[in-house]
Amino acid sequence: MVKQGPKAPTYYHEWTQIPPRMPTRGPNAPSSHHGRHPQPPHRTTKHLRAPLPAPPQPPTSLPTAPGRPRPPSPCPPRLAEGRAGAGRTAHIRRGQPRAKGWKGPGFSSPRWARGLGGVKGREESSSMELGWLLWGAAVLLLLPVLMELSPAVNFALRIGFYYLLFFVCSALTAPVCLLVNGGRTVKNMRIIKTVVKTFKYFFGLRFEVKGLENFEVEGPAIIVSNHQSILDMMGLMEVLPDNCVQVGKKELMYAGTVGLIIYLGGVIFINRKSTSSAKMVMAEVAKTMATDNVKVWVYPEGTRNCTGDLLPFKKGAFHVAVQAQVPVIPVVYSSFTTFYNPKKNLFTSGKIKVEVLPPIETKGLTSDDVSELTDRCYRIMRETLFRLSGRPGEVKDSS
Ligand SMILES: CCCCCCCCCCCCCC(=O)SCCNC(=O)CCNC(=O)[C@H](O)C(C)(C)COP(=O)(O)OP(=O)(O)OC[C@H]1O[C@@H](n2cnc3c(N)ncnc32)[C@H](O)[C@@H]1OP(=O)(O)O
Ligand SMILES: CCCCCCCC/C=C\CCCCCCCC(=O)OC[C@@H](O)COP(=O)(O)O
Repeated sequence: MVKQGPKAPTYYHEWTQIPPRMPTRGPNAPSSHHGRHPQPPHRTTKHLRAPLPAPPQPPTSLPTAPGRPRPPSPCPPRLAEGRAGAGRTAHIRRGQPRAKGWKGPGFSSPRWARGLGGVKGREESSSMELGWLLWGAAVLLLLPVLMELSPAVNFALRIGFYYLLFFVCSALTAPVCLLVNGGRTVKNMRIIKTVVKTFKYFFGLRFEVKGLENFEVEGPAIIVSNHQSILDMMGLMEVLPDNCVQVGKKELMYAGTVGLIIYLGGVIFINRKSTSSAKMVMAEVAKTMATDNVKVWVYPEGTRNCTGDLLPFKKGAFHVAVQAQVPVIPVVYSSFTTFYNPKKNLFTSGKIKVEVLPPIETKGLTSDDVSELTDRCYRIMRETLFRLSGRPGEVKDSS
């Protein structure tokens, strides 16, 4: 069993570069008096000084009374004519036959539509609706054919749908997180996990997980895993232990609703373009993770890599582990290359093997041991990656 600390951690703004509080007065003030609700980062107050828009002016003439002659229209004749009976149904209101040249999507009303209401305008709009319905149905029927014929269409639609799922689910989940937990806290990761764990069913992905018991270490830990693609978010949530936050690039904060939800989940944002700032954030993490009793998930490759091999590891995660004297738990996902390859427009269903490896202790290690610790972890994970991906012999050849 995981031994919990005195209390679950709540806020992580001190690990990020986000100002923890927003103004408590004025139009930008958060609705909560604690200022807990997330705000778009790096806001300036410039907009507060911007001149106010001019108030709406009262109309300069009275509306035309029925029956009275209309004042001359300021519009050119065509537009004025259009206004008098705007839209495609204008001929109906004017009691004129439909313009001959116009061919809308509904060419004629179906019998059932003609019987309804008995109003010509309604009849016309029903036939338009039917037209759009037919077009929609045709496109829907065509999509599977196109997906079958063109790998590029298949890939674009599936990955587009994946993004859409994230954006929509983030928008729906954010208010739930706010209502349930009140702001940025690692507890929100449970809610996020529950949502993201359902995504695999849309894409026909299966996870075969081993070694979950290795997460059951006492207190905090650093978890390191291989990072192949954005599909990893499903794999991450499949095994994510409680009280665990991830280290992510700060650009993700600006990814719309996804940025909002990962902010609420307590993700630690680092600026990869500034080594010193990233190191400062990581050092802060090392200090607070023990007191807050959180596990921290890091992708030590530092970027996505879908080649079926590992990139050399960055040392940040291992420095943190040594500084905090906490174990490193490696997690390895088998290669996606058999079912996912953006370069080849490949994205089909598939099985992903996941293995949580035994923790590597760091007690007594110093910064001098970081390189060796990094290499050790890299070797173990690479060997596991090849074994899980059905290429056990390759580790010796390419190391
Ligand atoms: C509903 C929808 C929900 C959606 C949910 C989605 C969940 C979202 C999940 C989000 C998932 C998002 C996933 C993502 O976004 S993955 C991308 C972001 N993550 C990372 O980049 C993490 C891995 N990177 C590192 O650890 C790097 O090392 C960092 C970033 C820290 C610096 O990298 P950089 O390339 O700038 O420098 P360097 O690594 O060459 O190091 C330079 C030197 O500094 C030394 N050094 C390094 N660190 C430390 C340290 N702490 N204390 C003391 N020293 C340290 C190091 O040993 C080296 O010295 P030497 O050894 O050469 O002498
Ligand atoms: C207001 C609209 C804003 C639109 C912004 C569009 C950006 C789309 C971003 C995210 C969409 C959902 C993805 C879920 C989270 C994915 C986390 C992830 O895998 O990030 C990649 C990162 O580990 C490494 O990045 P690089 O490989 O170095 O690159």
